[in-house]
Amino acid sequence: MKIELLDKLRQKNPIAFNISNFVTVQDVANGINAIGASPIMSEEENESEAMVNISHSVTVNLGAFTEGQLKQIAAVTKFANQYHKPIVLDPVAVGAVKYRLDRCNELLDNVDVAVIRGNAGEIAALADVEWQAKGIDAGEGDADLEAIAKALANKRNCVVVLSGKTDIITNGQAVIRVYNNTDLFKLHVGSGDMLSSIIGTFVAIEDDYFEAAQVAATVFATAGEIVANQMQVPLAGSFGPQLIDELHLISVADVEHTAQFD
Ligand SMILES: Nc1ncnc2c1ncn2[C@@H]1O[C@H](COP(=O)(O)OP(=O)(O)OP(=O)(O)O)[C@@H](O)[C@H]1O
Ligand SMILES: Cc1ncsc1CCO
Ligand SMILES: [Mg+2]
Repeated sequence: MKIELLDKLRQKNPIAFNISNFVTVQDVANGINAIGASPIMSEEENESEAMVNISHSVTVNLGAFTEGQLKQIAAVTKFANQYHKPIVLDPVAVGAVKYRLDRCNELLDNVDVAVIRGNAGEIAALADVEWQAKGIDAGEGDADLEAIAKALANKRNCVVVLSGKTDIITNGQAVIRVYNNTDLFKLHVGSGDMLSSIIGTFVAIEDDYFEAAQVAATVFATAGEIVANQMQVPLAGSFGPQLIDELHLISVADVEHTAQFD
């Protein structure tokens, strides 16, 4: 794995355009900034082309969209394909709300995305596999997670990151697993949104999106583990800010020393 992409990211400081959600937008912006990219957010359809033009990648988070934003998302993603800017898609709660699943599938029918990052419930829904999602959370199911992730990657011709205790990353053929050694991520709403946006920063500087997604997931998992190891008592409220601090501090050597993947 090319962990040294972390240094390249900081050198290039790419502009990462995010259509975010109102719940976690600040953590997402600060996470992007901390790791070494430059976040920009917009909800205005009229500036879609200009925003895509100045950006190096586009991350679309479907966490809390309105009908008006669907038009903006359609415009932004069309321009992103036209100007060859990679798109990362976060299909929040598509496993729990059919309206979301339908809108998300319409989007995927119309644009090419580089990476889809979701939890098991979201990836299962997009792959048409039976699963009991629970709101924004993964929920329960007994389908084979690697098989679901591969099926979606092949269906949509993209890289899929299925996050969970073990992150499963696939281009439809090869699979890489990243092991998370802290469950504090689950106590922080928006960990998943942050991960998707961090993937957005790496696809901005690396054309091999499979490699970019692996490095992003590995750096993120390691940052969380370092924070968990430093906390005397595991606390949900302070995990988020410390995670942002660690995304700022973390080095290639830290990741190489701590990360677990195969
Ligand atoms: N059971 C778990 N143990 C350890 N880490 C986990 C676990 N589940 C998820 N994670 C990690 O938490 C982060 C968020 O992944 P998750 O699958 O919870 O996304 P999500 O459901 O979209 O989250 P959110 O809704 O909070 O944005 C990822 O970095 C993932 O690796
Ligand atoms: C809680 C919540 N509701 C819609 S989006 C969001 C943040 C996690 O994506
Ligand atoms: Mg999510």
